[in-house]
This record gives sequence, C-alpha cells and structure tokens, in this order.
Amino acid sequence: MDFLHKNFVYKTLQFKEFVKRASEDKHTDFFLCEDESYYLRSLGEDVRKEPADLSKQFPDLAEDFHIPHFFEADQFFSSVFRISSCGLQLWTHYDVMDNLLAQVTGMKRVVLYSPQDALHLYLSGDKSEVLDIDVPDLKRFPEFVKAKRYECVLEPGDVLFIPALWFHNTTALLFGVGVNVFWRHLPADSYDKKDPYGNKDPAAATRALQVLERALHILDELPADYRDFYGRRMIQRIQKRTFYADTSVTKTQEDSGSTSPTRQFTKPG
Ligand SMILES: O=C(O)CCC(=O)C(=O)O
Ligand SMILES: [Fe+2]
Repeated sequence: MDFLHKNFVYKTLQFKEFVKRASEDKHTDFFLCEDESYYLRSLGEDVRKEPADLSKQFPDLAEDFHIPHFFEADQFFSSVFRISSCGLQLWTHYDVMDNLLAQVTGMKRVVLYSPQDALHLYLSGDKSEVLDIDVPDLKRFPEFVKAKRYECVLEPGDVLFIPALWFHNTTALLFGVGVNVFWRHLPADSYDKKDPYGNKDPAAATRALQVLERALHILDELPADYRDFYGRRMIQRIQKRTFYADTSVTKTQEDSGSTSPTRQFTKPG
C-alpha cells in the first residue's frame, strides 16, 4: 500500500465475501481489478473514539485468543484483528504503545528499524516515505542505507514484541490472519486522549513540537546568517539534552559498555 499516492480505497463487504476475496489470488467480483489485494484492520464500535477490542467486535474468536501475561489489565489499550491478502505490504510506521503482534494463520515478514534511525527514514508524520524498503530509490533517499534493518518471518503461533516507537513494515507472505495487542507502558495521562489507533504522539511530545515551531517562528525575526548560527546552537542544545549517546547513558549501561537505550526519565541537565 502506498500512502503517498493513495493506491487503495475503503470499502464495505460481508465478512464471508471479504475472507473469500482476501484468500484468493484472482477475483470474479472485485472493486478495481481482478488481482487486487484486501486488508482488514478492525476498529472500535465508534470508529473515531473507541479503540478496537477483539472481545467486543469478534467475541467468538476472542475466546480462542490468549497472550502471555506481559502487562497489567489496566494497561490494555486495544486488540486489533488483521487479515491480509498474500503479498500485501504495509508501509513502515511507528506506533506509540508497546505491542505484541501475533500471527494466527499464514506467514508474515516483519522488518523493523530502531527509533534511533528515525532521521534516516524520511518520515512524514508516523510513516516513512521509503515505500520500497527492498529496492530503495537511493537518489531520493540516500540516508536510508544508514538505517539498520532487523527482519523476521512470523509463522502461526508466533508472537513478536514491537516496542513503542520501533518502526515496522509488514508483508504478508501468504493470506493470513493475525491479532495485535497494544498496551500503555507510560502513565495513562501521557497519551493523547483522542487516539483510537494508538499512533498519536504522547501529549508532551506534541506540545514540545508545537513550542519548537514557535521558536523557529521567532528566529524568523533575524536575518539568515543569524538564523543559521542560532539554529545550529539550538540543535546542539537539543542533542545534548535528549540524545541517549550524549547524556543519558546510565551507570549500568556504562559498566556493561552498552549504549542501548533503556526507558528511563532523565533529570533535566
Ligand atoms: O500486521 C500488520 O499488517 C500490521 C501490524 C502493525 O502495524 C501493528 O501491529 O502495529
Ligand atoms: Fe503498527
């Protein structure tokens, strides 16, 4: 699927007809063309307000679906039923909650990139503009080669932990059914209140980005050479204050020689 050129449409179908079409390669009945692909991502009862919940929208199926005890019941956010045609690829994106992606039938390739590689992914909001991650256009996306790719193939019964902010790109290798479960690992009031999908930035991040826009607007009061000078200094200040590698390596990480991030709130420095 291509979010830049919107090569997909939203349609309503009887569930039985949807499953038939999603599981066949060529269709006798179709919307656009005989080899079109199908994708279902379940939603809540009120699609704009409520997150998806397998036990509410598909109670019979939910009886068969159990995941290990990874989080407390009050951290649960949503359980999303997903069905895809063979070959369907979903663009690289991040979500803001921790996630277990379970494969029920079929097989799915999942490619992951660390949040620390965000600047190499040419983001448009929560999505990467590099749609073809296997044969990327390196003239348009030269930095993409710097993003480290992690890859796995999910088979029936497999469950993949996708931590919040980790980028993921999925390709169904066969017609397949899956469920993913999002849960909150930050205090509940950190999240955007109106976010049925679990992909809106935490409220504090949104506020910080708004303040940054204001700061940039203020810099516009100065000539270009001054903007350049203060812009560079602002970048350095942000890096020093926020990047793991620069300031927030914990004692234990230093001791073990690891620079991998942990989820810790660092004191303002
Ligand atoms: O499995 C898919 O098709 C997409 C999964 C996904 O984006 C997620 O679990 O957050
Ligand atoms: Fe996702």
